[in-house]
Amino acid sequence: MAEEKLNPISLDDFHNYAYKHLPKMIYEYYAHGANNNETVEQNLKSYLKYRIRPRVMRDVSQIDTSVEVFGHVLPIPIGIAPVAMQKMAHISGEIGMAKGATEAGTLMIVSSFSTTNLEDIVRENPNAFLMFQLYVRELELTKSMIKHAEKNGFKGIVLTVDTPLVGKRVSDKKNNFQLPKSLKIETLEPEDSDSDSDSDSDDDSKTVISNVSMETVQSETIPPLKENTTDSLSHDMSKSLTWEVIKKLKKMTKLPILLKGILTEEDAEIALEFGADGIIVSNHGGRQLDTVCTTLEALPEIAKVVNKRIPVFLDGGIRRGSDVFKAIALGADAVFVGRPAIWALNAMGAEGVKKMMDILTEEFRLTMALAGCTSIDQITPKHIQHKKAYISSKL
Ligand SMILES: Cc1cc2nc3c(=O)[nH]c(=O)nc-3n(C[C@H](O)[C@H](O)[C@H](O)COP(=O)(O)O)c2cc1C
Ligand SMILES: CC(C)CC(=O)C(=O)O
Repeated sequence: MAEEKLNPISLDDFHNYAYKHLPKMIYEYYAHGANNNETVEQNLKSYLKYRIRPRVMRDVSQIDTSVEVFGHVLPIPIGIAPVAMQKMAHISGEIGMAKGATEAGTLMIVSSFSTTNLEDIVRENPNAFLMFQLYVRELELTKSMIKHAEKNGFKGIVLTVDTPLVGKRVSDKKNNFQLPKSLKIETLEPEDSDSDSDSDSDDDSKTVISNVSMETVQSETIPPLKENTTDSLSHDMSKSLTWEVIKKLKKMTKLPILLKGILTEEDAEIALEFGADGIIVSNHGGRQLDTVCTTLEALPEIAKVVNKRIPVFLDGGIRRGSDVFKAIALGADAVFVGRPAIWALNAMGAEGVKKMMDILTEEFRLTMALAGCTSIDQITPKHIQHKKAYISSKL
């Protein structure tokens, strides 16, 4: 019997579809986090700890949900977070994801564990607004990946700073997670590029990145495993990353460098000192250190210390338009979604990604209207309140 076409009303519908249709090993790789998934759950729950304080009688017949991100006007303050290995979710993989994002008019951050090469993503999506997520590896490979992204018209480098080691992914270990043999990480092979002849690099950066000389990296390197487990795929990522790396990356590229994985005001301050161009408040969707603060909890102190000097974004647990509203009220310039985009891609390919963005946008627009806001800059901390403020001590 032919299966009924999915008619999604909320983001949960895509998730339910993926839960039913993806093989367990793949579903749990995408859905689960580190240890016992406490942070995965708390990321979602933290939005429910805030109540909206709506303002009324404000003529909400025209609502403008647009926002400017690094000189690009996006119709919505919602982009797609980097998620590894998207061809496991849908045959169109990163090409389909970029198509859905582009049709929604928004930005996609491509993971450095992409199962599609950058040329193909861009050829199929010439108008896409793309950034490249970077895990630092040895110098030449890192440089080559950045040059490759630049050459393909990527508009920013998103340096992930929360993964010197991969978190303890219990389900992946139980399921013996492997990237299926038919798929390959397409972003990891250095081009036969001209990157080694760069004249803008100093002597130090020719041999050293993140405090580790290339020789050290090579001698430290565990021999590549045959299996495509997350541990083997990530074995050459730098474990010795420090803030100095930002200076080195800035010598390699003029693209804006965003730091993804900041959770404290102290680190936000250092990020500014080292010249970061943007911050993504993220706990990696609960996949790294379990029981860290949720991203919504971390946001206010970071937004306060940054004080609008650079854009502050957030990801983690965004599933409804009201979640987007709350993150913006607490200081985010825009937000990113990870898993919802994967579930949508799995259910309906590029069309699903566009549909998911449309649903989230419509929910967000409705929340703005019912809260009395007609543009993003009208959403302020006064529009939300922690629920504790409403609950009397007798309850
Ligand atoms: C399956 C999966 C793979 C991910 N891969 C990457 C990655 O390659 N690089 C990265 O910086 N973050 C990665 N992330 C983290 C996301 O970019 C993002 O921080 C997180 O998914 C946001 O939470 P959400 O899924 O609740 O929206 C991944 C997340 C998931 C769920
Ligand atoms: C291969 C992994 C390190 C990719 C990743 O960032 C993740 O699964 O969260």
